Amino acid sequence: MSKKPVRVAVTGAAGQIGYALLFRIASGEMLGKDQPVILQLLEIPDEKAQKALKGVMMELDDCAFPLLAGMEAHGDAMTAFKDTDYALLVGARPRGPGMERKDLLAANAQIFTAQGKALDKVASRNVKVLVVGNPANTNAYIAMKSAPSLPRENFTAMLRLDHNRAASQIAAKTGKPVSSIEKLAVWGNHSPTMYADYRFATIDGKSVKEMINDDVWNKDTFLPTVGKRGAAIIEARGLSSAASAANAAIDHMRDWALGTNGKWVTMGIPSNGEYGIPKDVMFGYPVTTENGKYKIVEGLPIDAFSQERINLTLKELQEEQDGVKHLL
Ligand SMILES: NC(=O)C1=CN([C@@H]2O[C@H](COP(=O)(O)OP(=O)(O)OC[C@H]3O[C@@H](n4cnc5c(N)ncnc54)[C@H](O)[C@@H]3O)[C@@H](O)[C@H]2O)C=CC1
Ligand SMILES: O=C([O-])CC(=O)C(=O)O
Repeated sequence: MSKKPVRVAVTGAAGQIGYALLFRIASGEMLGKDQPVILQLLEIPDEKAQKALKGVMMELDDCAFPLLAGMEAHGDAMTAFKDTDYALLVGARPRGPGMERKDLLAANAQIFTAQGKALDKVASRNVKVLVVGNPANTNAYIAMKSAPSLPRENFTAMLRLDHNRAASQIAAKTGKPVSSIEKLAVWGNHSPTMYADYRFATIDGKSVKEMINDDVWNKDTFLPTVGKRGAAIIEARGLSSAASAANAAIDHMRDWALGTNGKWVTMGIPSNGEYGIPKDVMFGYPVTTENGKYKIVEGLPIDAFSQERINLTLKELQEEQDGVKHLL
């Protein structure tokens, strides 16, 4: 018997990430090739944006996706999020050259207050929320705090692009396939302070740290390359990453919904105090997922270098949080 369709809300649906994301959701890459979806698409209530959204929907129609069970265009979060089971909050201003993601806080923060409130009122009580719009961790924190009647753990931020970038750099360095890398973690903020940590990573059961055996490469090449990859893409493309961001969003939601079979992935999630991170800070952690729930990988030893990096990214997140206090 075919499955009942689920509702997937996507904001910023006519933007560049939206364009790389919607077709993959509709083709079943996010929730499975047997899961029909109804897309509830939100754009700003502006003639040009709504017209562009209509164009994207025409193209979705033209794909004749068997799993696309319905599609709606919205200009208001209160209707776009009605009964939604999944919400991908992408719509926000992207950064340009020379900006840090936290420079977007003032421009984007109120979007997430309003959208958090709307989710609180009208979304499914089990809604799974992924915040992509930058600064992603703090925007997810704002949305969570603006939705007091929804469980905190329903709100997540996207660190998966950092995780995938780290995996790809390690694959290149070791000459091994990216799919063979296990137990990679990215701690903290989606910003250059994030700490991509391969101390526990393995390839075919062997320690990646021992295979690489180069702390200078870790500190001076690997971490800056992963941390500044977003800026490098902006510099090269003139626009911020879109297809790789959409791909990471698909990976994040798919793994959350369908499980990782014990494999570690990175998600930005509200802390419950794990690894000394204060409660509610939206922090990148290594997790495994099962039955639609994530679980932090606990008990990992944190050495002095790692603690220093974790403290740095935590400090930045707390400063961002302080900067939006007045909105909450
Ligand atoms: N977390 C991550 O790893 C990544 C995050 N991003 C962030 O994702 C966001 C979107 O990036 P792009 O798609 O490239 O930008 P874009 O400018 O191409 O598209 C954004 C779209 O959002 C719409 N929008 C703005 N405010 C909205 C609102 N309140 N409700 C609904 N829609 C709204 C705009 O009209 C526009 O169509 C940016 O903040 C960017 O920095 C980008 C790459 C990676
Ligand atoms: O760097 C940006 O502004 C876009 C982004 O978040 C990324 O590519 O990681």
